[in-house]
Amino acid sequence: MGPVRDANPTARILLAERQRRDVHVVVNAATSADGKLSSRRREQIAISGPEDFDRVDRIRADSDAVMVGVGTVLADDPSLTLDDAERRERRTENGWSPNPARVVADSRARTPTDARVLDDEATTYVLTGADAPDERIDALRAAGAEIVPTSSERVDLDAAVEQLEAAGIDRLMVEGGGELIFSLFSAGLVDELSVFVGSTIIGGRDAPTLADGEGFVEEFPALALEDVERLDDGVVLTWSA
Ligand SMILES: NC(=O)c1ccc[n+]([C@@H]2O[C@H](COP(=O)([O-])OP(=O)(O)OC[C@H]3O[C@@H](n4cnc5c(N)ncnc54)[C@H](O)[C@@H]3O)[C@@H](O)[C@H]2O)c1
Ligand SMILES: Nc1nc(=O)c(N)c(NC[C@H](O)[C@H](O)[C@H](O)COP(=O)(O)O)[nH]1
Repeated sequence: MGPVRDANPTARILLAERQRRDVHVVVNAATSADGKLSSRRREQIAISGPEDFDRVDRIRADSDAVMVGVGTVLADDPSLTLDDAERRERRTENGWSPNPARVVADSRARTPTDARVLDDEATTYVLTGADAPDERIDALRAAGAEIVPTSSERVDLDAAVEQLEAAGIDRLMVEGGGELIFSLFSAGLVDELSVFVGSTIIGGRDAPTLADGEGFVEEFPALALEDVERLDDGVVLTWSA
């Protein structure tokens, strides 16, 4: 335990939470210079470039699963699979699935059945909350999703991560968005944060930021800066949590 953690009681609580889990959680995102993930219209903006997308692909390749919130599925319809065929091959040679599994935090099971995360390229876990309608759950199961139910209104992330761990997921990459990232920090589940900060201003008080949710008000998770790297037209900052 480092000196920053010793000095911060919240961080001590977070650390205690995290030690119960062996899953290593890596959060990765790209923000504008003013900390936004996308525009206020929630439309994807080209914040980074090819070098950063390759870095993202590399982290995906090293992960057992890649997670997003349903807000990101609805806004971006991401595939969350590997672009680089050699990385898929290398995973197969190591006895892994060609693509990491995909995980969607989706309290009310709103993921569209034709979403790209439900194609046949990888196993997809949809984490649901207590109020998810049965017919939506049935529809998602029929579309191939593995449902991971939790018993709170929003997905109970701690309980869900425990179930993912039981399914063999040891290294979990999280690609956003801001609501999910805040909740993961709030639950003390984040081990590492990497952010590409690009050379553009998006602005807008309603544009999603790296960590949205309700926000911390008194005690704040402390991070330790581990690395700074120039990439594309920006910089990648890596912290441990
Ligand atoms: N630049 C980037 O790196 C990047 C990455 C991902 C997403 N984005 C952008 O972020 C936006 C989407 O972010 P967002 O914050 O609206 O959505 P999000 O992806 O964080 O999803 C939030 C939703 O997840 C569900 N959820 C279930 N359990 C939850 C929990 N415990 N805590 C929080 N959410 C929970 C809820 O339905 C909630 O509305 C889009 O505009 C997308 O383009 C950008
Ligand atoms: N690294 C990065 N640079 C950006 O400039 C940008 N806008 C994103 N945004 C993340 C995005 O919101 C998606 O969730 C996934 O990057 C899409 O993933 P796919 O390629 O479809 O698998 N990510």
